[in-house]
Amino acid sequence: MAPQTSLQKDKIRILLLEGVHQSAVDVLASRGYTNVEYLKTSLPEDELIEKIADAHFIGIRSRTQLTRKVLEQAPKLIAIGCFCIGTNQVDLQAATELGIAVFNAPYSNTRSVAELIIAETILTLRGIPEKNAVCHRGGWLKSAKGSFEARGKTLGIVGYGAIGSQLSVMAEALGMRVIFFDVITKLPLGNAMQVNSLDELLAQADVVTLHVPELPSTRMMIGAEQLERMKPGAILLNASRGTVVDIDALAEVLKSGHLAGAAIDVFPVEPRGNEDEFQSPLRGIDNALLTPHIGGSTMEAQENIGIEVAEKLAIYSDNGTTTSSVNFPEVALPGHPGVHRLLHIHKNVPGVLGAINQVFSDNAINISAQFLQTNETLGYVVIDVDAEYSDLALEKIKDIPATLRCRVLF
Ligand SMILES: NC(=O)C1=CN([C@@H]2O[C@H](COP(=O)(O)OP(=O)(O)OC[C@H]3O[C@@H](n4cnc5c(N)ncnc54)[C@H](O)[C@@H]3O)[C@@H](O)[C@H]2O)C=CC1
Ligand SMILES: O=C(O)C(=O)COP(=O)(O)O
Repeated sequence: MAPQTSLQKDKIRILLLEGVHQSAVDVLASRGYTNVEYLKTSLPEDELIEKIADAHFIGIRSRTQLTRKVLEQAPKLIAIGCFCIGTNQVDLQAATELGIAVFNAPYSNTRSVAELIIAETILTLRGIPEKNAVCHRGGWLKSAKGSFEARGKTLGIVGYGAIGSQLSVMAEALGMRVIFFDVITKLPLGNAMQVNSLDELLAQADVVTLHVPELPSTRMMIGAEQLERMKPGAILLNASRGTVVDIDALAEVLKSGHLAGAAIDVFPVEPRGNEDEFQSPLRGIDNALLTPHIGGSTMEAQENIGIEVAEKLAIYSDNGTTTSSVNFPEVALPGHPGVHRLLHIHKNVPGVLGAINQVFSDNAINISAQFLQTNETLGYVVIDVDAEYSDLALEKIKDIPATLRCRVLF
């Protein structure tokens, strides 16, 4: 039988949005979490606020916006699972200040994105998007003009992280020369070379591909000016975030012929689900290969992500472990057979641990184990105590100033 927690598992409400893989539901069920509401799309803010009000856990992908306003109306929310890499759709500062842990799957879909970019590099260098569109209209564009091999061309990777660096190795296997720009000095893989500025990369690359997270510093990183700096006839690929590229300026340089092509997977505004219309200034431009944010959407990646993130949520719920959390101090906890476990999340200000320990000393409560970890904003204390004292201890430590959230696990 699944271990019992302070809250009966069937009372723990889990809201899964955006059609996360069935593997997530299966993992949760195997750990006793069956109170799951499963929706295929993201929700508009008002419906999200209504549904999140009594959720203990929420699982989302890249589309659901968990803003401060939404999170402030989720009094029971213990943790957020981003069943993807990006966490820009969550107001992480608000989640942290509210004591809500955030988890993601930082590596599961990186290979899928890298493979798509390799395919798009070859297809766009050959002018396939346009030739395909013309064939569909009954035309026949048999010509070698503007059609090139990938071999010997320069691939410029912006953001040399988990995706960018994998892509680098794959592109070299195709015979490409690889340069990259990153804000951090990175060990180049193979023969790749780091350049010192984005402008340097734009001036050299035949194909520019973006793999940065959405940050204030990456918003509109590729605007009209940067597009102009790209080589005439170059190609732009974006499978990072829609806000990184000025999409209207991109439409202009594709129409003017300054760029030979583009492959775009992410957009400033994306439909909430497959029933909604996709609107974009790139629609109807034949040399733009458009995909509906599917860089990470392969069966392999989605199944693995479902398992990985669901396990992180279940483990946090069952025993308090926060390993690889995006915003919480990381604590890997042992089991707690025979004792009750108190989880105390507080603002990281001086004196909280002292105040907690005072409660135990004043009330003569024996501590069997204690774990503490902090980050800049949060402190996370885990205390194992004899079962008979956990109610009293919980009551007392809840009242300590700077407390954000507190719960007990049986
Ligand atoms: N289209 C899709 O379905 C998918 C999109 N993504 C997007 O791809 C992004 C990148 O993913 P990973 O490679 O796993 O992330 P990562 O965090 O491993 O790598 C990001 C790299 O970008 C660098 N960087 C940050 N700011 C920069 C700047 N201003 N200029 C240059 N470099 C900068 C970082 O130093 C880091 O090396 C994710 O954040 C996500 O938004 C991820 C998976 C699927
Ligand atoms: O992993 C990411 O960051 C992605 O962009 C994938 O998003 P998705 O789960 O396909 O909505």
